[in-house]
Amino acid sequence: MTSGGDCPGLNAVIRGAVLGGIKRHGDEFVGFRDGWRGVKEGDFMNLPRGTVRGISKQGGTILGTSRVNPYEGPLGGPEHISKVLKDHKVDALMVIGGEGSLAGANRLAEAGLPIVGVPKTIDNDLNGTDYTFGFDTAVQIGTEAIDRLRTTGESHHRVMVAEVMGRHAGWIALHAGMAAGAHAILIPEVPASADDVVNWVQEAYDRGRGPLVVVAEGFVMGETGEAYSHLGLDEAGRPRLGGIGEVVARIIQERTGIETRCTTLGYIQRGGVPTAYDRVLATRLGMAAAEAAHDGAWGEMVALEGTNIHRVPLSAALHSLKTVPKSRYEEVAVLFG
Ligand SMILES: Nc1ncnc2c1ncn2[C@@H]1O[C@H](COP(=O)(O)OP(=O)(O)O)[C@@H](O)[C@H]1O
Ligand SMILES: O=P(O)(O)OC[C@H]1O[C@](O)(COP(=O)(O)O)[C@@H](O)[C@@H]1O
Ligand SMILES: [Mg+2]
Repeated sequence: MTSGGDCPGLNAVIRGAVLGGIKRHGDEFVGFRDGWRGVKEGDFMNLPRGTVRGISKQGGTILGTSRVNPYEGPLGGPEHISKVLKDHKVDALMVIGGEGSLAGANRLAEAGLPIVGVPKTIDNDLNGTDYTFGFDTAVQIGTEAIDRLRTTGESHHRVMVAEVMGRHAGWIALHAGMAAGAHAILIPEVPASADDVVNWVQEAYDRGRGPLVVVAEGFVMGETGEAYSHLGLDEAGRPRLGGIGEVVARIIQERTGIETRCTTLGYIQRGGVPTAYDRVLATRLGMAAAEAAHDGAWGEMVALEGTNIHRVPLSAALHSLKTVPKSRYEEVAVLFG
């Protein structure tokens, strides 16, 4: 099953697991639809070899995804889910998800269910693994988009603000911003004041540049406060983020008098074909997860360490998020302005 926000590479994981399991062990696979919803309701599709043909280059997930909670409602909880698995003769459940989905997976595994995990998030903020698939694609798309904003910004002598994803962690902003040569990068982990931003912008403008600011959606202006949200709640009850870029752009224009435009990249970052790097990483994780199931490594997830795939307890990904260390921010901040 795939669960949580989609990201490029999910299909490559599915293909890696199915092909690896069939070729090495003659396994049979089914895919639960729409994350925990399909597991709770016993809604699945058969996954013979032909169903995964050519899908590693496809974005999204052929299984669908959701942010449904495995513990909520009359169909939630280990007893019912265990019954669904037994009724359909499922020997192992592979959960491909982020910190939320894997938290559910961990609780179910602790209750005795045969579950292995595959870490997934576009934000690259999961601990226990060096990188998550989908992140490289998001950075690639972000960089290309920001490069394009750059040429129009320079032509009009405008400030361009690019808002990218990143609820708790600024990895996409940091990497895409660095790659595109941003004059300021604003991330959730490091507070920056309006004065800081205005100074960086003015400095670049005074050198004759079209200043470029990259901001992660979870950035908080000033020392305290909540991430900016005006879109209500998502299906899991979290504030939907997005819009801080416009706020930053307005402040820059008001304070500097320089015409400022904002572009929010949004779901463009999450859709479409995965990069070759993400396809390879995802395929390897899928194959390794099938092996983990054969070894009965319940409650563990496959992970990238250096260039190797190995296994760690699911709990390694759950105690805290992998946020951008201050040193990584300070390293690039030297180039701001
Ligand atoms: N501790 C938990 N136990 C059970 N389910 C959880 C837990 N935390 C989150 N979830 C469920 O997992 C879903 C997916 O998590 P979310 O953070 O939305 O995506 P991701 O798996 O990508 O991190 C949440 O919407 C919620 O329903
Ligand atoms: O609008 P959606 O689909 O709920 O997703 C928005 C969120 O999903 C993310 O892309 C990734 O979140 P998860 O990895 O936890 O699913 C965040 O950057 C963003 O805040
Ligand atoms: Mg999450």
